[in-house]
Amino acid sequence: MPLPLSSAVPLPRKTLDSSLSLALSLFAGGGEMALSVAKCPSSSAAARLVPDHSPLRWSTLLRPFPRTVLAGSVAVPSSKNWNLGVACKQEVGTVPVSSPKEAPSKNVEIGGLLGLSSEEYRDVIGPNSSEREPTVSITVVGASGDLAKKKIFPALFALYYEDCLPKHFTIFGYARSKMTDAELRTMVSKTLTCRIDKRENCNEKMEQFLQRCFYHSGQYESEENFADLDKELKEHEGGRLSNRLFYLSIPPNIFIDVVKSASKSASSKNGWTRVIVEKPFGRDSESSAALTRGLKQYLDEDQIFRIDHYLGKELVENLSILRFSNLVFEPLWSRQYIRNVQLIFSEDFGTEGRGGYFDNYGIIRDIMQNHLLQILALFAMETPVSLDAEDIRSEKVKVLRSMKPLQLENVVIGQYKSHTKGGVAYPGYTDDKTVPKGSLTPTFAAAALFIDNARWDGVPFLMKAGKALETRRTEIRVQFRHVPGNLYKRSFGTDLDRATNELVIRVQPDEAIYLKINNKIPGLGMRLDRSNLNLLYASRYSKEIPDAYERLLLDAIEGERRLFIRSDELDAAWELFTPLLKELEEKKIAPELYPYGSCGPAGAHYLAANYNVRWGDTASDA
Ligand SMILES: NC(=O)C1=CN([C@@H]2O[C@H](COP(=O)(O)OP(=O)(O)OC[C@H]3O[C@@H](n4cnc5c(N)ncnc54)[C@H](OP(=O)(O)O)[C@@H]3O)[C@@H](O)[C@H]2O)C=CC1
Ligand SMILES: O=C1O[C@H](COP(=O)(O)O)[C@@H](O)[C@H](O)[C@H]1O
Repeated sequence: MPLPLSSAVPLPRKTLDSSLSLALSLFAGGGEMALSVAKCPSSSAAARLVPDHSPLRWSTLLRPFPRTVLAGSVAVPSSKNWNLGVACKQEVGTVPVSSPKEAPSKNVEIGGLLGLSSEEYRDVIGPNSSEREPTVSITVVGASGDLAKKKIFPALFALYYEDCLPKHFTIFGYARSKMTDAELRTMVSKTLTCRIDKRENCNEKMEQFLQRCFYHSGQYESEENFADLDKELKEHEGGRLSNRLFYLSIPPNIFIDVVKSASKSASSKNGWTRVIVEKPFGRDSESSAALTRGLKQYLDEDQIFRIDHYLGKELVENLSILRFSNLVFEPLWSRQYIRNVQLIFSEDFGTEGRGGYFDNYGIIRDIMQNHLLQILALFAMETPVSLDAEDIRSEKVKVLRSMKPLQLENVVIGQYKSHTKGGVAYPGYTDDKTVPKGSLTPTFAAAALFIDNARWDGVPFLMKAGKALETRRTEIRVQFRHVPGNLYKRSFGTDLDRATNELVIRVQPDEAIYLKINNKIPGLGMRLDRSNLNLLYASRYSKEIPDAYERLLLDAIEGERRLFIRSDELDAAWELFTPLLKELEEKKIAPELYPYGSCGPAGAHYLAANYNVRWGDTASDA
């Protein structure tokens, strides 16, 4: 009988191994179990869980979610849905066991580790468990590309550096380009940084990491080439239990080819196989549904990890914590107190180098339909039943399905034009040789969206996203209503907007959460001032914030799906934007031109003004 969570018993380190067997046998009936003892001195995973962790502290993690850490203790979950969880620095082998919710993967042999009987669980964790220590092989498909170099390899290195990768892991780059292992290592080494500076042995760690990186050249549609990769993976896995993660860092038109070849020729025969799919997931409802159908020919939904890296950003992750763990916010989180919500993304550079890709998508598909809409869904969802991935994703889907259709009159589009500033000439969007002359693709868009439910009825959710703007920033701004019968309104003159509270969640750069409040200026008079209650991360926390890709890669390795997009979420997101995108294209709506480095088209201000709103980021005290 499962004991309640509160029955966690502190245990000395030496007893942990036997406790693992005990805990596992208690759970033989269910729950995806991945068990390990963690010592992840500075890992992002542990840091998320154990605020006061120390290098010498041993922790046993419990999840599926939350990643509860009971340092130096073994806790027995109160529900079969709880897992004994994965951790950084696997001192004891991780034993993944299938969950009743997670159907055996198509490519996993029956009788493989996924789907074992309870007797078999015990066999796995028996005295010779170290022989069954699993391996994780991570194949970066498209390893020669921009994203792989810029984000994926550096994130993998950071995880390695932080002792968050399992003991037995191998990284393979796969692409058509011809490269030796040494050449891959040289390429990768150029983009690795010791993110966590002021630490020693970074170069040593880098060298160790690079020795675990290999390269296999092959065609994307070739089952034979993937079979060769499979052989190489097996050599590295050395007969251990094999878990395989494929990261599709390639253009979307070859996703299905790769999934087909990889699933047929290189999927794990006795462990899990998971595939991280990069955006774009189609360009409208039809193409997205076709992509999903294509992927599902070869994979189960729970093997597909659709990445939206904004969900891996620290402050986006913190959104739910801010709201659901602070009594002061949740009661205010509705139309009753909130006047409007703004979701703002701006970049101070253009599409240079990615014009070919971008022109086929535009800013609405590139940023709004995914990153900003995901943030909106997280912001507006009802309290989920639990922190389990499915409970959270189900709440997000409800928000997306409750959204009113997007009207053309509630949308403004723009495109940047060349501009000379300080003697420097900045190119216009269509100056890029990879962009067709006369392209109408928007590089800027602003939209007013509405959620047709009891909580948010009538509250405008204003989105704004643009490239080649004045600043680089992403933020969520919550503007509250006026104080009824405000006693102090005279102190603010006619500009009552100055008297309203605003909560700003600055996702990047300079991560911060601040609340604009009214305050008396100290002194004998009665003068009011607007001031910020400011949680600036750099001042409050000494720890570096991990890159979103680190968090998401770690989650995919751990099988945590909470921050990945489920297919019904994706369908709902496309359902909202597809009619608008079609209308813009069919009517050939011309974008309003704005100078490179400006604050975007004036139309965005008129749009906000239609709802009696001012964009918070343009205020003098932004
Ligand atoms: N770069 C970024 O900042 C971001 C990228 N993404 C997405 O991530 C994925 C990868 O992006 P990125 O690295 O920029 O892409 P790249 O264009 O750099 O492509 C990655 C690799 O795929 C292969 N490739 C490129 N074009 C083709 C083609 N037409 N047919 C077959 N293979 C091709 C190339 O490898 P080889 O020739 O060696 O086989 C290339 O190195 C894409 O889906 C992109 O949309 C998402 C967010 C941000
Ligand atoms: O997905 C994308 O995101 C980047 C911005 O990501 P960030 O983490 O640097 O803010 C954007 O530049 C790119 O166009 C888009 O495809």
